[in-house]
Amino acid sequence: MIVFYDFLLTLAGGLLVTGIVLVASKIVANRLTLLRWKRLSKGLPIFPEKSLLGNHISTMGLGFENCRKIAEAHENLGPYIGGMLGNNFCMSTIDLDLVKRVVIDEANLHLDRQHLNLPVNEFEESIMLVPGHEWKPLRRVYAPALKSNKFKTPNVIHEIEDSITKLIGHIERRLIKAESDTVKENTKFKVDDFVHRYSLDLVFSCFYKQYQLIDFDSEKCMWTSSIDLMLDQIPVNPMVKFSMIFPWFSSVVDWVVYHFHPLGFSRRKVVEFVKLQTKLGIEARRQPKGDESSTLLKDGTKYRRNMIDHIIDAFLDGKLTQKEYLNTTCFLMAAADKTASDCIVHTIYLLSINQDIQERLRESIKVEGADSEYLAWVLNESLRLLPPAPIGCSRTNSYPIELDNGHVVPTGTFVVTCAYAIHRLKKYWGEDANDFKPERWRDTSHHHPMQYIPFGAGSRACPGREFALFQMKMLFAALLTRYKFEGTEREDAYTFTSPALIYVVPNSPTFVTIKRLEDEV
Ligand code: HEM
Repeated sequence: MIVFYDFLLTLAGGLLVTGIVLVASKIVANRLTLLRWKRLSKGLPIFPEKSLLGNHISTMGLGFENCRKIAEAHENLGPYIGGMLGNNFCMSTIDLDLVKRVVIDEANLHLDRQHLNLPVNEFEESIMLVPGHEWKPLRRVYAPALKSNKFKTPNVIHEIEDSITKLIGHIERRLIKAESDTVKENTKFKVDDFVHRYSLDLVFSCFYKQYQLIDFDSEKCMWTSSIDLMLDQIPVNPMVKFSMIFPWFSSVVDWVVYHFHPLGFSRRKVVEFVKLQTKLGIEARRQPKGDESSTLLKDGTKYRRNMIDHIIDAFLDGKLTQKEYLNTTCFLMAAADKTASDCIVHTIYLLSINQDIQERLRESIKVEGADSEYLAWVLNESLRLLPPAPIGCSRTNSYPIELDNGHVVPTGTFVVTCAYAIHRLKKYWGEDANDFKPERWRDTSHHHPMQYIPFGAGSRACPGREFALFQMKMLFAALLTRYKFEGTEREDAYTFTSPALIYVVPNSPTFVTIKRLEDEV
């Protein structure tokens, strides 16, 4: 017994000492990195926010109000602010000429996003995170598969219409139920929830050929709530924080979380699903092709050829390794689902508190349909104020960049461009930069090429942009000719939180009242 207690005491002591050594070494490493940064950058300012472990961007990245903090820090400290992300140099900048140089003019030299540190192993070898030279072959496969000539086909349009029809069916059933209820509140919809179901339903059909997984009417949808749980947890989960602060352990922590933590449980479900679907997709593609638009499978069901088939073809032709294919296909779920879903939620919210704009949009859609120019302006404006992937367009520079003022951006700095901050710069957008004003898109001839970057820019810009806009336009054209959205303004109308700098999301669920237009007359 005594031996056992001795063992426990030794173990506890060992763990305590290891903990102290880790924390101490982290503090020392941080200080040293910052000293190096100051020396190499020749005195560029540093983020003011400090905490015991790590400082500045690395800790800011784990909080909630990050984008706003970055915007405020630039107002006080100027266009370049240094800091750290994990153990790496990091710099946030709103100097658009510098951003253009890194992202467009010298794109081939500064391709990497490795320091993004997304705490999910599955993304490691995906198109998002592979290092520069390994990225090109992946891009050559994925970007053409997402081009408009691949998705403006009857099959893909059919998938989009299907998801819209399911969503409208859900709204109708809710409205019919509300008519028989005495409680008026029932026409209030939790927009985040049903929009996410729509978005995932569309991703499932377009990328995984699954048509019946999302139940729009159930109290809780396992798929959307698993993804929401994962994202909600990232900024608060101690394991995730630990692996971001101590990136050396991130693989081990990630493995432990994946296998033993409830957070990992939801992730595992998603990953296993993707693995299975990609396998099934490949098997289906190996069947005789038949005509290009659809093939009859062994079980008699129709195999609708859509965007993912071009990617499967490339895999079967040996242009992608199994891991690249699997991880990128996993990443597509994150890239295509939550981004578009957030943009739709933001836009419905903005329309619900701006009735005049909503009415003008409806009139324009009645005449021009989904091709309405005003609809394009509304979406641009929503993506400007609330960019769903606020620091997506960030790169690691591969050699020191000298700035005009004598400062230097040292090699290996993760140059963060916070779209949220850039999209609100009064210098470019005017005094009303924080207002929702679709008309500002009437004339863009004076725009700086980098002042609007919700989909990033340059050779690594989002390849899903056209598809995302296309499906969102179809959705809004269908919704606005049927329904009216009414909402109340949040305290700080256009400022949402940005958990871990990954997404810009509402502070609390978005509730909007939906009314049928025909009932309004
Ligand atoms: C509103 C919706 C979307 C937004 C706001 C968005 C935003 C972004 C941003 C900011 C980037 C980084 C670009 C850069 O570094 O310059 C990115 C990359 C990417 N996005 Fe999107 N995206 C959206 C929808 C989609 C969709 C629908 C897909 C797929 C169908 C997709 C696939 C990708 C991929 C594969 C990359 C990595 C590209 C590369 O590294 O070569 N995205 N996205």
